[in-house]
Amino acid sequence: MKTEMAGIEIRDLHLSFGETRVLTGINLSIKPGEFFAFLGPSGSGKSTLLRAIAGFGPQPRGEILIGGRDIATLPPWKRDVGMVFQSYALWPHMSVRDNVAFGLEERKVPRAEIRTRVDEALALVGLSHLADRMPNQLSGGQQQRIALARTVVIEPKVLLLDEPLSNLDASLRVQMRRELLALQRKLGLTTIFVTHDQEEANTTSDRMAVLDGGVIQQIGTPQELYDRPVNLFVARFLGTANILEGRVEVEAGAARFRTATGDVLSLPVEGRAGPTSIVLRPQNIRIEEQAGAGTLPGEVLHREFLGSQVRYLVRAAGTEIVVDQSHRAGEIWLDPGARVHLAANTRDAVLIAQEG
Ligand SMILES: Nc1ncnc2c1ncn2[C@@H]1O[C@H](COP(=O)(O)OP(=O)(O)OP(=O)(O)O)[C@@H](O)[C@H]1O
Repeated sequence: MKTEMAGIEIRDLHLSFGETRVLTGINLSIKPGEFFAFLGPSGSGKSTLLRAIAGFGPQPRGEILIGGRDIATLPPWKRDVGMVFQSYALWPHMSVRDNVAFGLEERKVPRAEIRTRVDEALALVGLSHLADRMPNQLSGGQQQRIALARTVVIEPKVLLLDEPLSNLDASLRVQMRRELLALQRKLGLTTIFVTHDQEEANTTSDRMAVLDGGVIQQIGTPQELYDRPVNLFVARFLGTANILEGRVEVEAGAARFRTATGDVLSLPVEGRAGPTSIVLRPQNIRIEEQAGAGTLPGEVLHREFLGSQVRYLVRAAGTEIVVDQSHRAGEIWLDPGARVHLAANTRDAVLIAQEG
């Protein structure tokens, strides 16, 4: 199967449904061959943005370039994009083979070539042996693979996936996302994957854009977004974040963070003085039995054994803090009610200046 790698550029895109503004000032550059995710909560606009690239929905303002060509005003079938929907949308009255062949027949591809390309696409998703089945004789995972085969067979320049795994059960979802990534790598097809599931985005994508309220909050690799969120929304959306409110104080070149309750954490780098939030991941906090310099006094509220880790909920600095300790065999756990001291690894903390 041929694939042509094409990048995607979106410039200053705005979109409204009537009076309702849904996407604002979207700027995005996706590299040829990249696996890119749109991640965000329900209603954040990720499907609308994907559909705008495919040519569905209201006409947006702004530019959409695929392989350098502005396609924003072209009808969907002239955009060289293939889209897979959450619902698969297979034709129920057609065999697997006919479903996969449909797009090629519509494009008036010669019969012999259709046969070869359908065989190739079915082999690619490992379902050659089911070519003569009807869709209702297939499992959910198999239907999803057929939906993929049907899309890649038309040799699009860009593959658009709208929550393609959300109808599958949890273990199949994990298996299918690996298959999806392997297929994408094999074809080298520029791919956008819409999901509200951060684990799905983290495990598949090279980079992602986090959306909220129709605005891109941050773009980066999963690790960049987790380690260096630019705002509290991204910090909370990716993984568990403990957020303490307070102020950065700088004195004689040394910076420290004073929480709203008056507790003090020393900071390794010079922060900008002023009202600030500090983001601490659960693994960046240690539980100590003794008070030390810059520890926060607290009380264990709750404990969960997660296998490789023990997760504690500790009341400290006027809030509830999640702390993950790696578990070693035979270790003695702390019970709810235990008095403890929290030592924060502020080297890995993120400071987010409060606006206003
Ligand atoms: N046809 C429509 N008419 C009016 N408003 C719409 C229409 N379709 C979507 N919206 C609104 O646009 C916003 C973004 O919707 P969109 O479906 O893109 O969000 P999403 O992030 O993909 O969410 P989900 O994960 O729930 O699909 C929502 O507020 C939604 O109510």
